[in-house]
Amino acid sequence: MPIDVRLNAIVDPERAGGRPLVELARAVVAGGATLVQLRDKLGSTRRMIEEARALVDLLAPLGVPLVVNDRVDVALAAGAAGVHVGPDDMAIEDARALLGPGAVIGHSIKTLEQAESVPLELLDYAGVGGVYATLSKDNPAPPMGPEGFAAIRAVLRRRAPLMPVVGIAGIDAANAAAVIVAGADGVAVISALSLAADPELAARTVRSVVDGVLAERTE
Ligand SMILES: Cc1ncc(COP(=O)(O)OP(=O)(O)O)c(N)n1
Ligand SMILES: Cc1nc(C(=O)O)sc1CCOP(=O)(O)O
Ligand SMILES: [Mg+2]
Repeated sequence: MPIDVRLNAIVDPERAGGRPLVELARAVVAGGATLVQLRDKLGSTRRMIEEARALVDLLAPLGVPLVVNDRVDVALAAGAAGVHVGPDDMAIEDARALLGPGAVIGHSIKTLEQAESVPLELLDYAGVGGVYATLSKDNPAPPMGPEGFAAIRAVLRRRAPLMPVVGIAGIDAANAAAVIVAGADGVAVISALSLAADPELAARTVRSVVDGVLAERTE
């Protein structure tokens, strides 16, 4: 069964407003997050494993998968469901060989060329972006907008009709609908959830926007 990507909450200590990641994850899952990603670009390996273990302890009983950004070793050490790797990270083939067939592997796709060439048969989902401007990533690519997202989505749908695809970058309750209309199966979000005054309410609001558009989808 395809992984549920309707609301992919990414928790990142640099974009958590000082909140403990476990508390943040608890809140966004209560609000409807279906997949959580741990993204920690600055922490030591040991800190990242501790964060991942604490998140697995929270999320596994709730049936919500945790994927670890970039770090296959951390995912393995912590017993996470899998990883999210981008074009500069470990190759998808290597990650699959290390993690095995049951792991969740997500990959970032930023261009039409990548959409045509990535080994989609080894993936569980793709994150396509940046859709809008973001403050959560260093040196982000220029925003592609919903139109650019739709063009990449079409290639992915032709090559892997059942593989779920999320949009990422600058997505919030006000613009999430346009991303789903453009063909996304869900959205990946950092700041609109983690930096919200009430992350649970923010997650519930984004999730209800996503669900509302998906309910209208006919194919
Ligand atoms: C769901 C999702 N999509 C895309 C990304 C970006 O991954 P990457 O390009 O490797 O950039 P970093 O997150 O590692 O800075 C993602 N993390 N999640
Ligand atoms: C991790 C990441 N990857 C991106 C990409 O464009 O590939 S944008 C991004 C950060 C998204 O955070 P926010 O929801 O706060 O904009
Ligand atoms: Mg990466």
